[in-house]
Amino acid sequence: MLALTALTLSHFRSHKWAELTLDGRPVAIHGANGAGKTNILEAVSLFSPGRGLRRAGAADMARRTEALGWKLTGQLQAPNQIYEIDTWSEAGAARQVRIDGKTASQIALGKISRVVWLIPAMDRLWIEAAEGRRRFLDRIVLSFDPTHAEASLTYEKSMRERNRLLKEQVRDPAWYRVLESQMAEAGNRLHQARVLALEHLQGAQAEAETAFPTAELELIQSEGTMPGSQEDLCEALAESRFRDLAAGRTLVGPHRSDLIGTFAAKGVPAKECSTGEQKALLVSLILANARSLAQREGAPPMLLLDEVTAHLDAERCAALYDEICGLRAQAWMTGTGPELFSVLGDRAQMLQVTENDGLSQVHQS
Ligand SMILES: Nc1ncnc2c1ncn2[C@@H]1O[C@H](COP(=O)(O)OP(=O)(O)OP(=O)(O)O)[C@@H](O)[C@H]1O
Repeated sequence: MLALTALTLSHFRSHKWAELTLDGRPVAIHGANGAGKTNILEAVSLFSPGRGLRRAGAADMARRTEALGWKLTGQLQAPNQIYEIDTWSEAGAARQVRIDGKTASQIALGKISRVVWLIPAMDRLWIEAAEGRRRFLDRIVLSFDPTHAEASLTYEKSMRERNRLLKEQVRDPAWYRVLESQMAEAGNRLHQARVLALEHLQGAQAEAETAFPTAELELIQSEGTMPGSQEDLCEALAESRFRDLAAGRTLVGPHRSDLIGTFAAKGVPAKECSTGEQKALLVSLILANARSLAQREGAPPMLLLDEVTAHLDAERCAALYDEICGLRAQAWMTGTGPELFSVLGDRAQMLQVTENDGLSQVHQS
């Protein structure tokens, strides 16, 4: 099992102080619009590397009226161990992590705690820009391989530097060689990790009996090509220099990849499917991710499913709940009313969130 068994939010968004005791079952959170439900999911998302599910800056997460900083404390039940985790930000500074009382990196956090999410902003994921699909895939990759964050950071840092040279119209190849070889090394690792994650997802989808449609997945570059090795990428970068100088930015590399999804049974591209079908394809991938991790790591990731029932029909909602419970995944789900979760019965832990004068309160039942 991978689950938070205790969670405390202090001065985090609309929650001045909230203390939750959890028993490992899925968590169904209900409350009116603006009550503070997604804020709880965002807090849980920070028990993994990165900026959390809203991709917000640390300063924005502090309770507005006080703005002194925020702190989250969690007890994480992992397959073989229990961890005490603190993460916080003081006066807008970068967020810190402590595991069992010792300062830790976000990558170390990713090695013990895996979190994957689906939020309403992703409902149009198949239709909108490729960046969202890359981010979705990278979050899944991160759950399989926490060191992906490091490759991603190295790649972006070198690319920023290269883009600066391009903008300044620096033409001497000597300035580019080291940066391009760094980009090729990290970029190839990034690409290979994505390819591997897709294989895991496809495998987990093929093996499972599920009410969710299978998504056929393909990773392509914006121009339909993808260098197959570090050397290929290095060469492609060197070859692209002339064009990149004209564009003032790097035009080849994994930062331009795209994830193409197809509704396998119908042979229809995901972007041409109905809204509910598009959502079902995303849920299918999240479940495949959970199944695959459960097999290889002994536990599925924690799943954050914000307003997950939106666009799903009653049959698919029931099937989703059954799969989550079958996997023994700690899924954190939100909805405006308790009736959305009634078919779960006592298979889930119910929380109600209320809001009064900008202050959220959590009630456990
Ligand atoms: N830094 C902050 N300080 C105080 N309040 C904040 C902060 N950031 C966001 N909020 C407020 O938190 C409230 C709850 O937001 P949240 O997104 O959790 O609501 P929700 O319960 O998920 O609502 P909905 O059902 O509409 O999605 C919002 O009114 C928002 O303005």
